[in-house]
Amino acid sequence: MAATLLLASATALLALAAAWLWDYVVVRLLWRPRAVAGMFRAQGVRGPPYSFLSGCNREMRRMKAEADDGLRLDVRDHNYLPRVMPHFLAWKQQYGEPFLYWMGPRPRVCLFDYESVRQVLFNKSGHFFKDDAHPTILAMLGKGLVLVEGTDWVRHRRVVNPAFAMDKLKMMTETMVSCAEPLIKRWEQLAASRSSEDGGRGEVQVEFSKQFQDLTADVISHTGFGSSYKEGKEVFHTQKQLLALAMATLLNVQLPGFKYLPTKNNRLKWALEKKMKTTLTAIIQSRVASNGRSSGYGDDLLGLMLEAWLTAERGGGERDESSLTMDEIIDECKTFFFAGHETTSHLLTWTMFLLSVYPEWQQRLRDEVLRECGQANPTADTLNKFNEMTMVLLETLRLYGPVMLMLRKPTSDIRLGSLSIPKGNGIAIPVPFLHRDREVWGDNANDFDPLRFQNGVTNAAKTPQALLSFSIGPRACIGQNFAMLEAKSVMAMILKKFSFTLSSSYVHAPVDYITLQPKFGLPIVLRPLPDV
Ligand code: HEM
Repeated sequence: MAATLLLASATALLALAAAWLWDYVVVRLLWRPRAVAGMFRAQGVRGPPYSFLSGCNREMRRMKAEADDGLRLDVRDHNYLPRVMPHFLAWKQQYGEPFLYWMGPRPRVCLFDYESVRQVLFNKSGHFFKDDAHPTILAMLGKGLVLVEGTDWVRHRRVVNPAFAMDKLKMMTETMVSCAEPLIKRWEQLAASRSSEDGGRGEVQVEFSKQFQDLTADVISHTGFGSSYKEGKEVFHTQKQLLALAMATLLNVQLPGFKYLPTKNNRLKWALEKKMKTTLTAIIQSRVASNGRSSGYGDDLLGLMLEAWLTAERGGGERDESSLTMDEIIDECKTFFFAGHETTSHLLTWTMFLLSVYPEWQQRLRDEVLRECGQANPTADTLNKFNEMTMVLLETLRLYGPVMLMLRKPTSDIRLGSLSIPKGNGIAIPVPFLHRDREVWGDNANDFDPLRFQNGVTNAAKTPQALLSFSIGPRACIGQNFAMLEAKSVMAMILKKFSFTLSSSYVHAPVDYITLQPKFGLPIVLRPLPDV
């Protein structure tokens, strides 16, 4: 009897395994790619061939490695597409636009026209979800606002939105400035000690990419986690390790179930994830314990989320269904920590780069800062008056925006213009290509010209809202005002005190490390300015 049962179970298991193998190997890896490619070819959309399991990943890796090895750009050359996205450039030239490519076995249509992109990003009826995140990215970001969908997204966004109201952000300006102050002081001291050696010039070389990463982590630790900022910084270090792991494994083929195997990388990922969860849980619990009896949980991001989370419990009733769970709060903390410092630090880095290359703009901005603030620190009100600074930051975002690719996946069969895209087929929006579209941005699309923004973002190009750096539509960046305030505060503090140029050791080699970064950092020579 037992033997019969065993045999029946084994047969059932084998049948299940065979069905799974058939579906995965034959249908998903062999038949479906052919069918999808054929369906797109019939619509005139072509693309690089699909290789079994790996799709175009190997080809992408090869082209990126070759471009990364060989190409160094002139500092005034802002067309880094041959370096950073050589695969898209080659496929666009060979197959036209849009084209179809394969991320492993998953098909993606790469869109280059604003009309279709606007249709995707402005869609409010839930027809487009974000594409599935790589498991390590998911571990790093958590399933917070960036990655949640549908009614979950509505619930998260409702709870988080109030934290980004302009009056709350204005209060954070002081914190942003006070985080930058010690850095400025340190450079001033260094300059003073150097000036006896270099004939009074006091020149100091600083690697800004790293400095800005530390600074923006400091700012988000203070503005996001208030008094728990030290523990918040631990999250920063853990996320950095997860980011490095994600970069190393991003183009690896993801076999189903692979993420559950105890491989070396998976074990590292689990350990880092656990560490981050432990740190964040401790921060949250200590905040609840210390503030629970007083009137609120603090004006920082965490405090505002805790307020929403605990509303129902304070009333002693059932948990409000529109609030978040403990795990969701932890994921939101991860999201804000990463989204809040990584991107803004690159915005600062590239702004510093461009102002070093264009000294006339550096001086214009310095004049503006001194006109509005004198020697005083910037405030929310003075930042609001920095028109030229806003133009420079927007132009920096257009040319060197940190987010290069936005991914979507239709939840039902859809039409974009004359193109039919089936449910589940990926859509890729390569932002730097769109930002260099001459039809939209004019013949000088590759040039640094902040004046294109002098009449505001809406009127900067032939297509309204053509700047996609913070995205557009309902899923646009919730932190864009935060990022702009932070960038303005920090740049104002630097411009007031120093003039700067690129160090002779700088090599212009932008690189795609999920966000756009200078491959060899940004060494800058600072010269202290006399107080006026
Ligand atoms: C220069 C700085 C920044 C840039 C360029 C940037 C860019 C973006 C982009 C392009 C998106 C849309 C991604 C997509 O739809 O695929 C996005 C979403 C988001 N960003 Fe930012 N971001 C910046 C700063 C920040 C900051 C400072 C925070 C928070 C403190 C933040 C939090 C978020 C969140 C939570 C979302 C998801 C919004 C949603 O889906 O509802 N970002 N960001």
